[in-house]
Amino acid sequence: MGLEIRNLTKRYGDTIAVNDISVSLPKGQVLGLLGRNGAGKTTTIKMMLGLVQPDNGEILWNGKPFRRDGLSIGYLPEERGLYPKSKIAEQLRYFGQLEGMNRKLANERIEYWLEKFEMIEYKNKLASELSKGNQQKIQVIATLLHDPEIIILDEPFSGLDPVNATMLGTVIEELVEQNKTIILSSHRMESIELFCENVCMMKQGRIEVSGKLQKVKDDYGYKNLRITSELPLAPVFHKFNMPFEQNGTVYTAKVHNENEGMDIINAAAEAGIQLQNFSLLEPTLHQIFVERVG
Ligand SMILES: Nc1ncnc2c1ncn2[C@@H]1O[C@H](COP(=O)(O)OP(=O)(O)OP(=O)(O)O)[C@@H](O)[C@H]1O
Repeated sequence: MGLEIRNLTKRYGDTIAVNDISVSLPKGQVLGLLGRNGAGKTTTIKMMLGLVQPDNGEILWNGKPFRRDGLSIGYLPEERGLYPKSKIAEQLRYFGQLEGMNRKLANERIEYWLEKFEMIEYKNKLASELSKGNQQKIQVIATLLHDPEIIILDEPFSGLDPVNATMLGTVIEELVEQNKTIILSSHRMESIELFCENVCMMKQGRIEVSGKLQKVKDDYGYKNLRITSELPLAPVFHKFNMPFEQNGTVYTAKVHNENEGMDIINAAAEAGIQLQNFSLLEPTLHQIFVERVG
């Protein structure tokens, strides 16, 4: 049970923004939606929210049509959507009431979230008086205020400094622990790696890679061999015709498996090169992204 996107397609004139994509996301899990600018992520999200009508395909939640009015959804759009001349608490209360919250509950939740995001002193300020990052935090609060079951976050870290990004990261972690179903669209690969059990990489409207993050990494076919050596290692890599990168005393190369890595280590030992350390690391999502959709 959960989200099921089937053969979804959207055209704008000659542009196929979303081209026959199918994705499923079990309830209570997190999906990282990735892709370069213009890949079709926002269009996909907008079709889920009923803001854009698909030309083809369907979106289901627990086997029934995914309808915004019948479900509790929190949506953080990429673009800002606050009323510049309205006080923060007032507009948050308004957003909460739109989602069916009574005034008392809305006030309690507003206090809770403003405290959590260290924003309580901005309660009676106008949105236009807030910095870009602080406006973003208010929008995140507006998204989460009614405790939605499904949360869609389009570039949530946009405009946040590292401290605020960490603060939001902690909140997302808590939402994951609460088994919320989350779609996180972001260009920040490290955030996707941190929070998302499932990933979907889009390229020109199509799905290029999708599935469990761990499986995507396992299927990539390479691991990263990282060696620290005071002595030059280039001759060893050359012996195996293996491309490598050198950054000071740190050498990295892509190997297919552990044995291939050990061949390099053994060859270095045979050449009398004492290594400071070596490790075999999983590919990063960034690496997979650059190769597959970059
Ligand atoms: N309303 C529209 N009218 C015409 N073309 C559109 C419209 N909305 C999106 N497109 C086009 O559809 C394609 C997908 O756009 P979309 O905004 O979904 O990409 P995205 O992956 O969200 O990109 P970004 O990372 O830049 O937000 C792009 O080629 C875009 O120009």
